[in-house]
Amino acid sequence: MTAALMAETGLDEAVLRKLVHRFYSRVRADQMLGPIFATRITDWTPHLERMVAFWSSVALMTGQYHGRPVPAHTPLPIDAAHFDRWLALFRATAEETCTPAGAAHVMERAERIAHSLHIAVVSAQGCPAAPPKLF
Ligand code: HEM
Repeated sequence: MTAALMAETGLDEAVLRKLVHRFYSRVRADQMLGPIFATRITDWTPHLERMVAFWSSVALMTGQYHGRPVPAHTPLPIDAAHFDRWLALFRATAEETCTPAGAAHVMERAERIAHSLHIAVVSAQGCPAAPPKLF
């Protein structure tokens, strides 16, 4: 399965590593997204390794990632505009780093996951952990 996906998309570990590193350089320099990451990530080395494993699992089905993305995002101060910005930066990076088929492959997955994360964030924001005080 992984070999077939690599052949179809031109993606491999080296391309995904370049994609992740370039993408997070852009994110860190971005006025909207940079501060959200800066307050939560002090050591970027493990985060970048985790994200390479994530994209390897998502794009090439290698099973390298074992984390839980939803609880990492539900406490963040983010809305639709942040997801749009994230996707715009990811698309620009994918188009300059991957083949056209590879960029389309990772974008299709990024859009689907961003949509699910957005729904999870909105529903968490609408359901405060503590019930309202009635008296
Ligand atoms: C609004 C846009 C987004 C922001 C601001 C954001 C921010 C963050 C931050 C700050 C973390 C680190 C959390 C921590 O370790 O405490 C994180 C982790 C992560 N993000 Fe995002 N993210 C966004 C969208 C996305 C999208 C669209 C994806 C996937 C396509 C994604 C995938 C991940 C993954 C896999 C992790 C690691 C979770 C873990 O295993 O701990 N993020 N994100």
